[in-house]
Amino acid sequence: MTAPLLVCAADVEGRGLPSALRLGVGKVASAVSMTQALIERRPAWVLLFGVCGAYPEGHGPGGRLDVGDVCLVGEDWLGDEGVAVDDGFLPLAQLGLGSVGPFEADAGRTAAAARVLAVPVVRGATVSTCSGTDARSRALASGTGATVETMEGAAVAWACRALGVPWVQLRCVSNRTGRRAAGGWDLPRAVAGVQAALLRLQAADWGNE
Ligand SMILES: O=C(O)c1cccc(C(=O)CC[C@H]2O[C@@H](n3cnc4c(=O)[nH]cnc43)[C@H](O)[C@@H]2O)c1
Repeated sequence: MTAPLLVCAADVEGRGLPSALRLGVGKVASAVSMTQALIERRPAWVLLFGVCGAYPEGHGPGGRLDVGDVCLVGEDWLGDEGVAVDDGFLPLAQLGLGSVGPFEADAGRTAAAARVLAVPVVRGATVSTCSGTDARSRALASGTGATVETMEGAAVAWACRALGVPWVQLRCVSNRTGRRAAGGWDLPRAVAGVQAALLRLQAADWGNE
């Protein structure tokens, strides 16, 4: 039996779960904390859980989740690393300056979790600036093909990949991206949703092979 190292970004996501490591919000905080934890604790695998934004229907190929929906992120991308230009955006990779993904989750554990929970496996985009306007949300969704947006997924994945540690990412939608007033924000519902999913996985003895 190998339990994962449970990690989340914001304190609110891990409320009531003292054993979950708080990495901090955003790419830099989460990558540094994750790397430090991987070196110090040597976990067999990592389970990142938390809330996320969902790109609305019509924004891109994967827009199909809404507030309260739970998902697994099967692959994550750095969505806003690059250069903003007059007619759009040049990703870092296109400039030959580094990888922006995909960062792939542990496929076996992800598929098994999706089966237990009966939820979809989706693509994630990780950003430094959340998509709080419709234009920004549309650009990110169509540029990445992602369904959900977070501020840590690909950063945590990068750290795990560098140290050869498998990872799984479980999220519950707290808001639709785009204009904030229309985002349907419900953080308490999303925190409750992701924690309930976590408990269901633990009860099903998922991932402990
Ligand atoms: O008050 C706000 O405007 C606000 C915007 C984004 C996130 C928050 C949080 O309190 C949660 C932080 C946590 O949630 C993830 N998250 C949630 N929604 C999004 C989103 O639309 N785009 C990117 N990340 C999102 C993120 O991973 C943060 O760690 C408050």
